[in-house]
Amino acid sequence: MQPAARLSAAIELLFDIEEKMAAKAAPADVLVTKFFRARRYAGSKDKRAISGYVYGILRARALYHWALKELGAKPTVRNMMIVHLARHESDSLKHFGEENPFAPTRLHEEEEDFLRKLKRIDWHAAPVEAAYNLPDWAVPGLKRRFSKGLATAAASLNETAPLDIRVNSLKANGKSFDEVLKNDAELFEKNEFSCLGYRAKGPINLGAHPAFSDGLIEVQDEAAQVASSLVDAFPGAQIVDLCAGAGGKTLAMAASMENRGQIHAFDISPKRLSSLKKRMQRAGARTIQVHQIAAEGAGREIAFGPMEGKMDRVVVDAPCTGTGTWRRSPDQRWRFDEASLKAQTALQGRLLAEGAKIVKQGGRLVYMTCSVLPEENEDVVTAFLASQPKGAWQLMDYKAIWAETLPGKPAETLALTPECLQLAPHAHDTDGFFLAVLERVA
Ligand SMILES: C[S@@+](CC[C@H](N)C(=O)[O-])C[C@H]1O[C@@H](n2cnc3c(N)ncnc32)[C@H](O)[C@@H]1O
Repeated sequence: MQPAARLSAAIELLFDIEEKMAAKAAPADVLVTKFFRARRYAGSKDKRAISGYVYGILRARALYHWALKELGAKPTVRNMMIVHLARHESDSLKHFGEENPFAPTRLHEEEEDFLRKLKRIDWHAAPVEAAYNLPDWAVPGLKRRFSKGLATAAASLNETAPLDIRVNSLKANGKSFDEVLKNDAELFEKNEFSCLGYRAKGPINLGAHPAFSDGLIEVQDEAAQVASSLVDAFPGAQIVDLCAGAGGKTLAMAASMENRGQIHAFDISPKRLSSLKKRMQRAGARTIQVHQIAAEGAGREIAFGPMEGKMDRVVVDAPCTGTGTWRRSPDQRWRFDEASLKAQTALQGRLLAEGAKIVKQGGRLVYMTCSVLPEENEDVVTAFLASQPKGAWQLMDYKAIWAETLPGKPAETLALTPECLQLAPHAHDTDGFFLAVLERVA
C-alpha cells in the first residue's frame, strides 16, 4: 500500500472504532483484526503502519481533543489524524490530496488554519486528564489510588503492554523452559513474581508456535498468574470459578491442582465458555466442569443452592471496568461512564455475596478484578464485610498466602487496605490487578 492509502485506511478504521465505542459495541482489537482480515492485500508493513496510527491516536485521544478544542476545531477522526501527523511525522501531511485514488482528500482551509495555530500549542499546559488520556469517570478513583503518583501511574497505563506466557505444568511434565520453547527460549526472560511465567523480550507471534498449539504454554499476564497462585488451589480442592470467562485463571488453577479435585467454571457468556472448552482440551485439564448460567434469575439458585457451604475456594474474578488493562485496550477507557461504573460496582457486590454463600467453613472467597479503582476493589470488599455477621469472615493478609504459594518476596501492595494486593504497571510492571482473600470463620 502507498503511504497515502495507509493514512486513508487508518482514518476509516478509526472511524469504525469511534462509532463502535460510542455504541459500546466491539472493542478496537476485534475491529482491527476484522479490518485486516477483509484486506488480505495489506502486508505486514502496512498493518504495522496502520495499527501504529490507530493505537497512537487512541493513546493520545484526550490530548488531541483538548488541543482541537483550544484551536476551535472539532474532535473528528480526520482532525485527530492531522494533529497526530503534525506532531509525529509532519511530512506525511503532504499525502492529503495526492494524485492517488486512495489518498485522503486535500486539506481544506479550516484545517490549514488550525494546523498553523497548532504550532503555538503548549503541550505541557494540557491538564493531567488530557496529557494521560484519562476519562472523567475514572479520575476520582485514580486520584484516590495513586494520589501524588497519579501522573506516573497514568503514563504507565497509557503505554503498550508486554507479552507474558505461563508454562502449563500439566503438559510440560517437568521439562525445563528451554525444552518447552526449544530454539525460541532465548526470546523470553523469567517473570519477576510468577514461578511459571516468562516475558517476551520483543514482539513475537505465538499463535502458530508448536509449544502453544500443543498446550505447553498459555498467554497470561503476570498479574493474572500471581492472582491464580494466591487462590491456593490445592490438589483435590472443590472450587467454583464464578466468572470463569475463557478460563485464564481456571486453567492456571487446574494446573496447580495437578488435575485432582474439581473446578466448576461458570459464566454467562457462551462464546467465552466455548473458548474455555477448547483451551482446556489443549491444556490437558481434566478437572473442569463448564456451566453456562443466566445473568440473573432462579437458575442461579438452582445451580448454586446444592453447593451452599461446600466449596474450598470460590473465585469471583468479577466483570470490571478493566482500568488495569488499559495498556492492552486503549479504547476501553472510553466505553464507560459514571453510571456504568456504578452499575458495575453493584454487580460486583452481588456476585461476591452470591459466591460467599457456597464457601465452606475454613474455605476461602477470593475476590479479584483487573481494575485499579478503589470503588471496584476495596470498597466492594468493605461493603461486603459490613453486610455479613460480625466475625463471619477474616480478611487474610496476601503476604502470608504469598509465602506459601509463590517464590520470592511478596510484591508491595498499592491497596488502601494493606491485607489486599493491588498491582499496577508503573510499580510492578504487570497489568493493574486487585485481589482480596476472605476466609470463612463461621
Ligand atoms: C474479568 S472476566 C473473567 C476473566 C476470566 N476469569 C479469566 O481469567 O480469563 C469477567 C467475566 O464475568 C462474566 N460475567 C458477567 N456477569 C456475570 C454474572 N452475572 N455471572 C457470572 N459471570 C458473569 C463475563 O462474561 C466475563 O467473562
